[in-house]
Amino acid sequence: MTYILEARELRKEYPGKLALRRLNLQIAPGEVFCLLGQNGAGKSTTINLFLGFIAPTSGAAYVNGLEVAADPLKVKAHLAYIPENVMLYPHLTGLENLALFSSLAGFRYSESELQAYLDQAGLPAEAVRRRVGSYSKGMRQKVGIAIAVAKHAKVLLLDEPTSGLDPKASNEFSQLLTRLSGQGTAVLMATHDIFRAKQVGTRVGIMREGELVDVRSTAALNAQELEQLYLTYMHN
Ligand SMILES: Nc1ncnc2c1ncn2[C@@H]1O[C@H](COP(=O)(O)OP(=O)(O)OP(=O)(O)O)[C@@H](O)[C@H]1O
Repeated sequence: MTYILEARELRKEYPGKLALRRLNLQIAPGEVFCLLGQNGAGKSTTINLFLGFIAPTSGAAYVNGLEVAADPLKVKAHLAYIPENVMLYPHLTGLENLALFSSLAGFRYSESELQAYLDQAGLPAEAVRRRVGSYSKGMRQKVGIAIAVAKHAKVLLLDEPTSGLDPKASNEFSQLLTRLSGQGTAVLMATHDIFRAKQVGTRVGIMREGELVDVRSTAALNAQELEQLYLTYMHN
């Protein structure tokens, strides 16, 4: 089995704070792995280690077999990152942002191709040529997805991507993820939304105090059982 994401004995310490104790994790292409856990459990730390935003204290993170800390540029080409607030250039339109980020990743597209990516990501046609500064949060998320698809990212790293989205936007976002995972994209997503985790996740991992304390297949649990499991860990 080839894994697209792998953590081996991954550990991150800050002065006086152990953020991630010892993570071992393998994620295959097409999997949607959701990380659940209270504030400070280590979810963002995990994602940031895969992104190479922070260096591990020990152990290693691998993307497509490449060690993140050793090969950061090659690794970046495989990844797309969507945080809670997607960072775009506010003075450029959605189309211009997509053109810019695609070209930085080495892809040049015609205007109609760019438009098609935005359309597939669900951005309303009226917004395509509007400056991003006037977009809603959900619209920025959609541009983020379009950028991920246009740069042919093998992996999406998502940090609370649906937090603050209305239920419709959140549902559309989930559908996009399901479609992308169906095409083989792997997703690692930190979320507080147990319902969405059950809906889009293939597996969920529960983190507590820097440790992955349980991993379950979502097929084996309904949303209520997942919530119960989560609460059990949080209260013990
Ligand atoms: N730069 C830093 N310096 C010191 N401690 C840090 C730093 N970054 C994170 N931490 C600590 O590491 C722990 C894990 O943080 P992390 O951001 O990974 O949690 P999280 O599970 O993503 O939480 P949330 O749900 O609030 O986003 C926390 O105790 C946090 O305070």
